[in-house]
Amino acid sequence: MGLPRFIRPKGVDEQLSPNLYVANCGPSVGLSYEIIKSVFRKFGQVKGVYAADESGARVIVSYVEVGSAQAALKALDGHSCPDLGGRSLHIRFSVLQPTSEELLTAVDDRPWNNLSKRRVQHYGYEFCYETRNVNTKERLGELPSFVSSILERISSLPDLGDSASLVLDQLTVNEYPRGVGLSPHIDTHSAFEGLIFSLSLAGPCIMEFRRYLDGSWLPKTASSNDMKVKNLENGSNLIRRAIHLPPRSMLLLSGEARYAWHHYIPHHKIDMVNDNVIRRGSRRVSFTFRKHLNFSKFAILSSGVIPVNLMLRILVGRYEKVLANVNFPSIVILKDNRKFLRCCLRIHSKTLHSDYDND
Ligand SMILES: O=C(O)CCC(=O)C(=O)O
Ligand SMILES: [Fe+2]
Repeated sequence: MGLPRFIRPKGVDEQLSPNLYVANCGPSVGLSYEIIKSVFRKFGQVKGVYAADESGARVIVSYVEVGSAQAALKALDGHSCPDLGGRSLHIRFSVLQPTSEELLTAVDDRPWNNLSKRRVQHYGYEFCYETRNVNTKERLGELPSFVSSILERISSLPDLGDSASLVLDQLTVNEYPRGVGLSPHIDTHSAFEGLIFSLSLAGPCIMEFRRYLDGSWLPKTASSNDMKVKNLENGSNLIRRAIHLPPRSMLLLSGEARYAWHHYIPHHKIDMVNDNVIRRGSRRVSFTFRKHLNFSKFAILSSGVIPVNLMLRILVGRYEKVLANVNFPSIVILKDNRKFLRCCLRIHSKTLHSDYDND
């Protein structure tokens, strides 16, 4: 039996729902679905009790009426429950995890802003293309509830470590018509924190990455010199990598991939990947999640050792199966805050005139 498409919302205002996410409850803590149903039935008609995940200790209780869920939450959350052997339950309203089509419908129901070649929507904070920064003076509000399941999946990704608690607060939705790409850019260092997630929906694309070698922030080790020799493209001073982003894949940019590599989408209708023809769909819609950076906080945070985790990952399926895990060849440990800021500024200033220049 597949898991129900309900999750515990996170990072958004709690929403009323007829579905409850109930933790510390389930077969692995000795509570059968029948017992759970008999307890929750006291508050209204229960449509079903389902596993919330594979733990056996978290369930979804689905009511017919929102009012029943409200009453059950009020009565049972955080209180020791005699009918459940004195166990205390942790209960939240749960939301339905939308399908790709539902996510697309949700954005299509909202107003788009037209750029010259594509359309965008911004949530949390407006992203200004002139300054390539967020307008932090004006908060647009919480991220919309239809992305709460994506935020939940992101925070439960393995290997995020401390970053799992990162509260992503800015979302840009991009709609690219068939064949339209995106100019090379590095997302402004001073605008966003170090993890950038981008979910691809509707059609696929090939995203390319390039890193300029002159003035690179990488230390000049023997291996980076070898890499230069191997990868230099016809006398140019850059190396390139391409990644296929299928629909429903999640791209995570962090470390070097986020700070030092330009990313862009070539303007093609057809891409070739190892002799395979990949046709772009009629459109690609991406959801890019970021956390706006409070620059003063950034300066303090970066005064210690900054381990730069060189990681670029694609997750596919319902954002969970690891398709590719590209570890860049070297790990950079930056110990000096000023040096770090200097190289940020240097990389940043290089991109000043190329970012979004076609938009
Ligand atoms: O469409 C994407 O996946 C990436 C969008 C992007 O790079 C950006 O908005 O900065
Ligand atoms: Fe970007």
